Amino acid sequence: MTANAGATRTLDGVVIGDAPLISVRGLVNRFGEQLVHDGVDLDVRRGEILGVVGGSGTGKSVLMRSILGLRRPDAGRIRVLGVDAMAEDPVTRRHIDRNSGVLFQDGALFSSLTVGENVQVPLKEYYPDLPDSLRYELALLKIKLAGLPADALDKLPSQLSGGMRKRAGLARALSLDPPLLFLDEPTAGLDPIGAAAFDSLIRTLQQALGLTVFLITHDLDTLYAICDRVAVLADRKVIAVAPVAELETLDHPWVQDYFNGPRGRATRDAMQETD
Ligand SMILES: Nc1ncnc2c1ncn2[C@@H]1O[C@H](COP(=O)(O)OP(=O)(O)OP(=O)(O)O)[C@@H](O)[C@H]1O
Repeated sequence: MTANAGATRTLDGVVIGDAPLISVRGLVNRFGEQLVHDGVDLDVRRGEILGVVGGSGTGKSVLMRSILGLRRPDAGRIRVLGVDAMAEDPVTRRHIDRNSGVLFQDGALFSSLTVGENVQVPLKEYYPDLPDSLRYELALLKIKLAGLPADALDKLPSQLSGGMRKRAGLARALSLDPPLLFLDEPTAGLDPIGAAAFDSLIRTLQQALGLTVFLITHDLDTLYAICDRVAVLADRKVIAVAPVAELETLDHPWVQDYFNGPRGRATRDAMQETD
């Protein structure tokens, strides 16, 4: 790589350079009288898995929706993949949508379509001229990447277990080979073994595909196992962003309860035993 490779790095003709893939400044979100965010600042660096934690209702999902352009914030600036994410013109929207894979909490699969058809939805939208056979092969590849057997392709989401539905949602999120992946509580509802397997799948794919991952979670195991840094939402702001080992020492009541409560201690002890 040349010295100025970062400066000239582009994505679909947009100069990305070495800037964070997501940059949020002064974000404000309110619903009526309820102020959810009051000056949120956050950077997501290229190639990292950034975990986002915070108590229930602190606005993790609203933050993700704002970054994705699904909710217009009341104030602030957001840049995603080199463009102003608050711009509403179709070219900007397409740039972000085309390059962002999203796994929503419930998988958000179309229930009347097979898994294969679900994975093909974004391909049809962005590449309508692709021959059916190629689209089918690409869907099969993504399904295998997500750790599903090939015969899942022809099944309806209702015929899969919760864990397999998550993998199907992940396959769809990866269908366009996005550099940026958003995951909203990916291990929620999975048993501990299924959750650990899903964590390891995310880490493997992130490394193999060079993904940058924005990951909302309540799952302490996930934070310790795969997150490079963790952002804490509290008091309507991001109060800290750091590797999880540094956060444990932060003098904040929610952080102390979360990381140094019984579950936090148990997770840390288990991680140390496996080191
Ligand atoms: N469309 C909406 N209309 C009104 N209030 C909303 C809307 N969306 C979110 N909120 C409120 O914003 C706050 C933050 O919601 P959000 O879903 O982002 O929380 P969260 O941190 O993701 O919570 P959880 O961990 O429980 O999923 C909540 O109080 C929620 O009720």
